[in-house]
Amino acid sequence: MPDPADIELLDLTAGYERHPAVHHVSLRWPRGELAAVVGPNGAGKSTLLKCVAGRLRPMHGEVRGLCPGGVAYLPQISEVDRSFPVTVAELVAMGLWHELGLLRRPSRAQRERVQTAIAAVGLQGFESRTLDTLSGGQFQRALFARLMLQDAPVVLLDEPFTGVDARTLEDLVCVLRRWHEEGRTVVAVLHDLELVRAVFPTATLLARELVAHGPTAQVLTDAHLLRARRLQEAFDERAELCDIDETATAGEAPHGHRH
Ligand SMILES: Nc1ncnc2c1ncn2[C@@H]1O[C@H](COP(=O)(O)OP(=O)(O)OP(=O)(O)O)[C@@H](O)[C@H]1O
Repeated sequence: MPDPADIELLDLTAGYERHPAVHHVSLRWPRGELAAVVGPNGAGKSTLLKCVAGRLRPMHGEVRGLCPGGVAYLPQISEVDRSFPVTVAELVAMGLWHELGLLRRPSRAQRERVQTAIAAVGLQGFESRTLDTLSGGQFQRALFARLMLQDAPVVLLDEPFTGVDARTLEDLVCVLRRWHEEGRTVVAVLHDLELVRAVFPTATLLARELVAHGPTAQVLTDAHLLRARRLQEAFDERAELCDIDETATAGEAPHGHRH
């Protein structure tokens, strides 16, 4: 695995068609960071993560510090097609595509790595099961095993613990901590603030714009969470791409979406 670089977002605005979902976000995740992204529903968390993952082109601004193939990305579970007719072992082996390409078959050593990853997420015995026969938690474990094999310096996770029970949560948090110990940069979108406080040293609070970013205890304050809720409620869903005059608004308190 190559060393990760710091990830920098510079005045990033992203959205769909001409509608910004998240705007003018500037922040830095130092390499090796274990960071959570939190905020109300519709705050733009997934949109921001998709931009960092290179799945969505920014409308404005840029993401720095990522190299092609250097990111392992787990989308929200609802976006993953489970009817795909493959077994657990085949799904996990897809994490090797950057080593194998589309046509080469895995070597014995690579098959052993697949087996090790399956064991690490507690899915021994499930290798030959097809995805449509797995429970939600088992499927999420399999997706984590696939991410392990990608061996990427940056791991981006969108709500990775949705619908998993306490035992699975514990196991998957262990995987995440291991990635952190190995020096990877891990950024996860999460809703469970208690979990964020317990596991993530750094947090980013979004509500269509950046509300706070830094050490988790300083970000997840009542005042910041209230401000995030108010900003989210004030946001105009139908707004077109904005054109903030930074000098005119410098020093102003944020007040929703400006046009
Ligand atoms: N593919 C899309 N096309 C059009 N609009 C979209 C698309 N995906 C998201 N949006 C809109 O962008 C905004 C931000 O959505 P996003 O999914 O980034 O929020 P989120 O913070 O991840 O929300 P949640 O916590 O509910 O998952 C929402 O208003 C949403 O309706």
